[in-house]
Amino acid sequence: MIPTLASFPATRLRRARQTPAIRGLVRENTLKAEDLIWPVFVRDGEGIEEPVPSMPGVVRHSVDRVAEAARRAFDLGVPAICIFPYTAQEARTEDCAMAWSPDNIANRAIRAIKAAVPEMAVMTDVALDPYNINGHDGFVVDGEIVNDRTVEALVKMSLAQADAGADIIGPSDMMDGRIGAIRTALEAAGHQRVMILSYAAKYASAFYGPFRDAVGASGALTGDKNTYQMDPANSDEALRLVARDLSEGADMVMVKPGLPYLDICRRVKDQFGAPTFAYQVSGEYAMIMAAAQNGWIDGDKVMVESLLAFKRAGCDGILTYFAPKVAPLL
Ligand SMILES: NCc1[nH]cc(CCC(=O)O)c1CC(=O)O
Repeated sequence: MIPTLASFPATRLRRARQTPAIRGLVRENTLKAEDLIWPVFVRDGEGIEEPVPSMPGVVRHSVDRVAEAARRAFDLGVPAICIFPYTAQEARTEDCAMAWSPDNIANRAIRAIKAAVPEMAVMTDVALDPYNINGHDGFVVDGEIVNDRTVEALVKMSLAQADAGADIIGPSDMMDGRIGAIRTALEAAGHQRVMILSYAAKYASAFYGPFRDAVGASGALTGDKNTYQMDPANSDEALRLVARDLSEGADMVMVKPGLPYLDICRRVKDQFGAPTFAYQVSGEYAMIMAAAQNGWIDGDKVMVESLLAFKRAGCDGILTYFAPKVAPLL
């Protein structure tokens, strides 16, 4: 777009900023509660809301409590929730068999939320890290994260989630070929309606630290995830990953983390025009909350501004731990 501007004083750009009414008329982007997906942590037990120390305001809910929290969030206008299970180190295994058990915490939470709030869209996370003894998203064989065997497990995991009633499957593992394999299996199993929101451009990021505390993976993780998650230095590669995942049957794509990667959001939206999401991850949330708690920034204002930035960058929606906190302000 080539801006056409008369010269000063015929053009005074401040005219468009003079009052709230005028600013509202010319506003280009808006943040709405309907743009939000709320990530939640689920653990075993009953009646439990256990704070996550590195994420002030975030708790691990037992299944009964997550269903109640989902109801409250939906009533505030939040249309979707994404489930992450917490697993203690003792419950993790090398074969990760719990990942595709119909009765694992995540699948129980899906059923409980669908029963309590049928209108709410339920999203899942597909990766082996909550169940893996070494904290990796794939099977580790001789120190290597193996791709194809992991994809077979991810397919089983996705089918169990779809059977439990998930609306949106979210593969976050970054293995090659998983979107096509999951899509084929969903079709064959009669789950034509189930959507895939691919974590297509997921970077190997230090911003995931508090999340790994929240799901119990921090102590478990051996080494790093650099052989499957993206190098933060890359941008063209994100476009190739998004193209690949869309061509394999993803309905929607995600960029993750969020704020430090808004350039990627914009490129992805411009290039493909597909439904594009960003994940404002745990470290981003923790930084805003920590500064707000110290009185160094206005937490509510920074929350809203940070989320609006995703809309401006071209995102259709945002996964954010702020969802139930920000929804009443919109
Ligand atoms: N498959 C794991 C997964 N799914 C979502 C996040 C991070 C979310 C956050 O930091 O808020 C991670 C962590 C990781 O890749 O190590």
